[in-house]
Amino acid sequence: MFEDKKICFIGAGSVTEAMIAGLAQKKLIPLENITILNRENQQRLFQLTKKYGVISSANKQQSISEADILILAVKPKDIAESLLNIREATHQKQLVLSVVAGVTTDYISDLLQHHGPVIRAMPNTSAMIGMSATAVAKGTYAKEEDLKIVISVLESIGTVSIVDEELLDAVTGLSGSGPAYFYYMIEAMEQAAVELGFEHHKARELLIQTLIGAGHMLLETKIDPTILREKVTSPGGTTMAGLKILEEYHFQEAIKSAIKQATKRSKELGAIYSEFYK
Ligand SMILES: NC(=O)C1=CN([C@@H]2O[C@H](COP(=O)(O)OP(=O)(O)OC[C@H]3O[C@@H](n4cnc5c(N)ncnc54)[C@H](O)[C@@H]3O)[C@@H](O)[C@H]2O)C=CC1
Ligand SMILES: O=C(O)[C@@H]1CCC=N1
Repeated sequence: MFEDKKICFIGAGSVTEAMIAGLAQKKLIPLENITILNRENQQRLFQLTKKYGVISSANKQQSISEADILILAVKPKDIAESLLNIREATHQKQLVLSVVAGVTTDYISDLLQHHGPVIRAMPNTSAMIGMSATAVAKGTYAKEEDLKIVISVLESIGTVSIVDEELLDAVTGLSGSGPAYFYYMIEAMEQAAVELGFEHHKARELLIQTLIGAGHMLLETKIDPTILREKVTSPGGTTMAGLKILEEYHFQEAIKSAIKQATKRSKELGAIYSEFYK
């Protein structure tokens, strides 16, 4: 389905690298069919072309107009400028996939000034190893076949869920930013382990497997996390003692507030940066 498709990434940062690494791993599309563009950081382009065998071209406009799929991967603050820079080279036969937090498909269509298919996706950096949790939503002018193409591309970097576009801000706060919450908790668990006398790498080994094991328990048993937690919590035992402290520190309230705040920030970013060119 993709051997003849050309993909052009607008933005060559973290999420672009994660997606390219996932696409390279799954060999879904010849890497020479992938072009990467950014604003001016030639060193970054050289690094990615050398590492993954993708292409960076001096003729940006040609790379953009020849692409079948354009992937917008700039920061929200840069979306207006990047769309205005590429507008002349785009055409409505192209499929535009945006991973830009908070920026709506209607805004993208407005700035590109055409009614070509625009689809939004919110992957996460686990795309780097083909384990992203990605959600997608199609815009007004995207058809089912456009969505199918995008889903096939994104399935090369992990799982894909279809959501309504208004839920994508919550997806960003939940699974887009989600890996960082787990990394943050692992950092604290490692610090506790070292303070308890562990060598750092030993603690890491145990914690990685604990995290993977918990994830697979949820995936494979389909049992609710509450039940799984209760199965760990022996009455009057160690887990109960630990959970009591987490309750005292309002751990669950903190997590819920973090996800809601990240969701709110996604909405804010969309609103702030979509106003510039209204
Ligand atoms: N980092 C992550 O885990 C995820 C990020 N995202 C979204 O992906 C987008 C990019 O995020 P990151 O990769 O983390 O940012 P980043 O800062 O690492 O990369 C952004 C890239 O865009 C380039 N850029 C800026 N203005 C440009 C322009 N006018 N034309 C072409 N390129 C331009 C920059 O040079 C840079 O290479 C953001 O909107 C973010 O919300 C989505 C999911 C996960
Ligand atoms: O932090 C951010 O804004 C981006 C979007 C989701 C993950 N990283």
